[in-house]
Amino acid sequence: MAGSPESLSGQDVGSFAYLTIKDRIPQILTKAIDTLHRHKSEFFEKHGEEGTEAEKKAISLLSKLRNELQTDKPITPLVEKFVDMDIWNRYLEYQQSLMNEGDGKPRWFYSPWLFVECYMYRRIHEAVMQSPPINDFDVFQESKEQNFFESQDSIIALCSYLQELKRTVEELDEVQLKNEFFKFLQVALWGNKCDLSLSGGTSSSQKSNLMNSLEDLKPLILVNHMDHLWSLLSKCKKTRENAPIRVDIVLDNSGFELITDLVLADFLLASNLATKIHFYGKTIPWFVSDTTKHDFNWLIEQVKHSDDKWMSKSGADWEDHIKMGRWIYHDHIFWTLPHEYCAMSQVAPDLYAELQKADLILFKGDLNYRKLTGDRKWAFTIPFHQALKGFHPAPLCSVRTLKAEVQVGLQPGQGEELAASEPGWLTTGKYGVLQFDG
Ligand SMILES: O=P(O)(O)OC[C@H]1O[C@](O)(CO)[C@@H](O)[C@@H]1O
Ligand SMILES: [Mn+2]
Repeated sequence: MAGSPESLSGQDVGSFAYLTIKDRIPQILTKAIDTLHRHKSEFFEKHGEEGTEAEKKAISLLSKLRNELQTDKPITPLVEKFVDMDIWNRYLEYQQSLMNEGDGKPRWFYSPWLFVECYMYRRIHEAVMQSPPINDFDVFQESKEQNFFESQDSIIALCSYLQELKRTVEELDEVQLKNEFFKFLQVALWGNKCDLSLSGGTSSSQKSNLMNSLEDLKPLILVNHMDHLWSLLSKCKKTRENAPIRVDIVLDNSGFELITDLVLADFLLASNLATKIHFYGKTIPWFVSDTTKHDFNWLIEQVKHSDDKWMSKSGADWEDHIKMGRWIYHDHIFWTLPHEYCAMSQVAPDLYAELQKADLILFKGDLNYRKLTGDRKWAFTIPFHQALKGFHPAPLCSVRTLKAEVQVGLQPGQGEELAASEPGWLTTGKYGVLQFDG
């Protein structure tokens, strides 16, 4: 689009995009193949010989995919009928129309990184779909569950904090309430460190009590707009009387990060800073650890059945929020398309209209940030509003730790200073932003 900088891409040898396509993505594919292999006997027990054949088929399709990627073959259209197949194939044609080099076909190391990385996860899904009767198998489920179990102590600490606070929340004055709001926001931010695609699918759980680390982590928040969020929601609370206040959360990773989001969502209701929370998850397994509807329900069920009394109380409360319609979970295929969010009003007008009903939208995680900003080579000082290119369904805030080479809205010199002292500042997940566009 005119006026926008180039997309990040694997063309830039040595860039994070290049290294992801070269190393991380093949590693993730290899792990998915291993996972299928390890479940061989389970498939046989469930489906007999047909299960074994399906496992072999899925593995061969994934091996073929890995080979296409590693030899930088042209990106081919999807073949298995699914709700989004036509949209994907049209997008492929659009990418092809942008090509003016080589054989004119989009390729792994040439096309925009955002596109090829999304395509890879969509092809994993296609490989599984093409292998009935194991076509509903989530190759990442095990790692998501492992992340949850390995973070047990931190989850107990958060749930205990939440439950203690809920008992006295009515007695808090404005300043105290604001401080608690800030704590839960920061917990949800640092929860985003725990994604499994950056680590190539190996465990990345939370071992310590995050609440105790917030002060030490604060200097690592490069853009901190928590005050804007407080002003917005506390004003709604004061002026709305009995009308609903709606916060939408576009979820990212399951496991520990999802716990931090649910704890924040529960606090928002308990403090009357919101009366309804809408969650958005992924329709298909995505970027290893992203939350699907199954993950969302599974996690709440696990929390509810915990032996820890505060954890199980939290799980029961969360189930009640869902039953009573205070928490609403939405699925939409748009979240697993490769489009930048500025295209949402055209590609998914129904979703855009839904988001417009929110008083505030929180976008969790790095991939959402890449899609908000189009995953482009913006200068660090370009205003966030400009990088959104007209995407503004409602006031929104990105809650993200930095894991890709795109960052906007910094102070002059801030990016350069960080780059000089810490070369990996954009990609290690050490730094974070709570970046608002009102
Ligand atoms: O779960 P998050 O925060 O969206 O992070 C996923 C990030 O990890 C990566 O897959 C690392 O390769 C990035 O492409 C992506 O932005
Ligand atoms: Mn993710």
